Amino acid sequence: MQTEVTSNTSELQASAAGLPQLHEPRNPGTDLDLDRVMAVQVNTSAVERRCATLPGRRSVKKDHQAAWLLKAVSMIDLTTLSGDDTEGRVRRLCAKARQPVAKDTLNELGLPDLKTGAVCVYHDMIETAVKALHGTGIPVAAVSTGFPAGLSPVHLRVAEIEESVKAGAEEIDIVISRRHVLTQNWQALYDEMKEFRRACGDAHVKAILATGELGSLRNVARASMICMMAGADFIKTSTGKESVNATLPVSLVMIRAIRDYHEWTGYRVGYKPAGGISKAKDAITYLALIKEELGDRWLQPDLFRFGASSLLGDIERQLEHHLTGRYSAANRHAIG
Ligand SMILES: O=C[C@H](O)COP(=O)(O)O
Repeated sequence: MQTEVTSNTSELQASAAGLPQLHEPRNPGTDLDLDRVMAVQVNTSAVERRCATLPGRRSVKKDHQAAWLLKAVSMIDLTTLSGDDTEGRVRRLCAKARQPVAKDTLNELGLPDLKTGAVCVYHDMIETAVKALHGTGIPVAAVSTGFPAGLSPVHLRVAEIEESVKAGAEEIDIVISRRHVLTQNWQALYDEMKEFRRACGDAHVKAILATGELGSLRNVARASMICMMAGADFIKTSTGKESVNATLPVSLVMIRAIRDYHEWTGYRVGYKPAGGISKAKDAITYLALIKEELGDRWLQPDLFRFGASSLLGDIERQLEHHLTGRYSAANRHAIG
């Protein structure tokens, strides 16, 4: 059965425009509670069943769909993470982050203003991005710690975070050492994450789990819990460079870990699915999952982001289609 996701369109439009600005108290982390970590179990077939029904069960149509898509835009970490990134490409990406949807489209949809959640780049591009976003309030997120493998010497990974913060990054996406999870060395994972959080200072830290390389959903759940105990502000699925990146089952497991952590400590940790999310309809499925599992409070840029390099282009096409009944060519919506 198809169920309409009921949401107040004008409320969603207001929040897509960045209003209200909500700021959560930062998760300070907890001591390492290994009993709690080891108690985490995942029923893989139940997770898969729940996720298989999700895309077909929810349908968001017409104005509601447009409002959800605008909201999704406000929560995109607009990303370029390529070996051939240039200052020019990053400046174009930043221009897109400031004006992600054409002005006339926005006007017709009744939104005065819209911007993306952040721009996400490699360390080398931070300065360029910071300059290009000056005065917009859009934060620069940097992938640090030897992204994407995270296998450079620990002191260099820590130094990279410190350099990224110094260069103006307000958000740092770190990658965890997958081997700590695969060898069940939870103490080492906790210590590493805690050190990364310390090095970030006031910059918010997103812990990339690289879930496609963690071997099992139970490992994903346990690693999520450890990173939150060590003070992660966000947990993020993937670098975008693994062979399997964000999926719905992994997302369900991670957001249930976030829910458990919130019930236990009272702190809300954010969620960022990343890698391979390029279709507007998939974005809506993710938002529906968040709404059902965590509630509306998480549907704000301070608690939810999409890590995506090409999702915005498809959302723009869908919004144009909503207004004109016609699909434009994908090349009209180039990002970088
Ligand atoms: O963190 C963001 C990801 O690297 C973006 O992945 P994507 O290029 O598949 O959208």
